[in-house]
Amino acid sequence: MSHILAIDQGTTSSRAIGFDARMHPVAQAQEEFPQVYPQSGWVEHDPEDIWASTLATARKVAGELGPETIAAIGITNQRETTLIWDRETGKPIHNAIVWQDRRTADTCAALRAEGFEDVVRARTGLLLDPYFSATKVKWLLDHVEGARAAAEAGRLAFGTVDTYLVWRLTEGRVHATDATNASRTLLYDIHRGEWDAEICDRLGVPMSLLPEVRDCDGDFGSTTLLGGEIPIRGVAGDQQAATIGQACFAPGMMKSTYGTGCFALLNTGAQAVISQNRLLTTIAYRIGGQTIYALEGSIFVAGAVVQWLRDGLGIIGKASEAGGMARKADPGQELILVPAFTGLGAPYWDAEARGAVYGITRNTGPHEFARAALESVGFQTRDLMEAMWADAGRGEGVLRGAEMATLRVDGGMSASDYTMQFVADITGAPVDRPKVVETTALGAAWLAGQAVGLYPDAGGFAETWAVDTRFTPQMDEAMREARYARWRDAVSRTLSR
Ligand SMILES: Nc1ncnc2c1ncn2[C@@H]1O[C@H](COP(=O)(O)OP(=O)(O)O)[C@@H](O)[C@H]1O
Ligand SMILES: O=P(O)(O)OC[C@H](O)CO
Repeated sequence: MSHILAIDQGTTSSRAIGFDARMHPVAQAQEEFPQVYPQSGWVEHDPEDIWASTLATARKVAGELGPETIAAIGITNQRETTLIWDRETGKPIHNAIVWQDRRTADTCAALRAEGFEDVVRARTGLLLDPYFSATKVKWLLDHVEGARAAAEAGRLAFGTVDTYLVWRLTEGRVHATDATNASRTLLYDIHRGEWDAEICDRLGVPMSLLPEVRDCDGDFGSTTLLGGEIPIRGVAGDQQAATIGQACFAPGMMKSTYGTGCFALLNTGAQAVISQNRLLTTIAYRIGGQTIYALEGSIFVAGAVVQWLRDGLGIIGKASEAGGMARKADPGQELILVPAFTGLGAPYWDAEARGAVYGITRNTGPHEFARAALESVGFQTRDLMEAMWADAGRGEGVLRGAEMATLRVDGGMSASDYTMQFVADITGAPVDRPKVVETTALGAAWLAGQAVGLYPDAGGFAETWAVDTRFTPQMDEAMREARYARWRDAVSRTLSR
């Protein structure tokens, strides 16, 4: 029993990674699956694609490790994405509605107009945005024929992707989620640690749909589908798993994951800090019954801006060429790109804004566009950090004296030295890229591994975290503030309201 299997079910692919007894990755498999775009602004996944790609990659890695050597499974997942299925047949009533999907924007606006956002904010720590699960659940119940009646009769089950995978892996025996995934539904009171009856009622969501909420290192049953019988002992949403994998266990520690989007989480300890700057308050993890909270800044476009350089503009052949292009940009030009391709997330939350470029001259070319694209990720990170520092400072002393100056980074785009140096320059904070960049899978593996006694406790795990590259701020203060002011001006001209 010397391995842990981590399942990482992401937005564009499913992955399985096997970790050995020293928490080193030793086997891995990955499968992409199709994105379904039924209408502009709508994004769905076929639940069977999610399941088939997860099972195939998990089986491949289990086969390589030998299923009898796997002590436990940890699951981490794209968050907020919503599924509803029939408890009897196990059949989903519709495709999964993905976190990026904007179809419930009007429902959110209507609830906001009724003044419901204050209730939501106080109890769930979130905002009324289509990003979260609740209005997606409502949409499914309102639009799938017979769904509401079946839900009221107790025949349906709701779950985020973790819950669906646990259900499938345990062949319908366990309907449960963990506290981090629950905290992204907009139906869960993060302070009392229970589903909120009033919010469910207001959105017309029968509580019989909801899974039981367990600790991140709780008992999620076991599976016999990979060979032998393997317990599932770790579950956490992917951004929370990365926070754990980065060993951000102390208040004031912060990580930022640069994938398709960018998600920064700041550990605020046992205190839930309600943001005055439109950040989200969320559960970082709940281990052994103790809840630790985080402030989160979610940006929808980070690595996606590099995909746009490649697929939209065609000025690079692959993502890794973007940094080289940016280095060739004319230092005398200042092009600013606000990548509001699907609106703007934190701290602006403007679903209607669309992208804009400022400062084009006759001499502007591909190099300047590449630099502006990469820099937009740094500017957005600074927006989040400004908001976090302002909020955390009000944290009644929990964060006072905490080390808040370093940013731990991971995700595919953290491979870009150019971008990470700019993040350090424009935020003025050192940026640490660790040796193990598979932090999401590592976080899930650690949860499961420590639950079964194979891995050390949080303190022991934190000691194994090691920096690979540190990016130190090099831009002088006056330049940093002047450039950031120009970004803020560009954003203010891009907002829809
Ligand atoms: N060297 C690089 N420079 C800039 N961007 C990169 C680089 N390598 C990968 N990326 C970007 O990182 C993203 C992929 O990161 P990943 O963590 O796999 O994302 P996700 O989990 O959201 O699918 C892509 O958007 C890609 O454009
Ligand atoms: O699957 P990812 O890595 O794009 O992460 C998605 C986030 O969990 C959405 O909140």
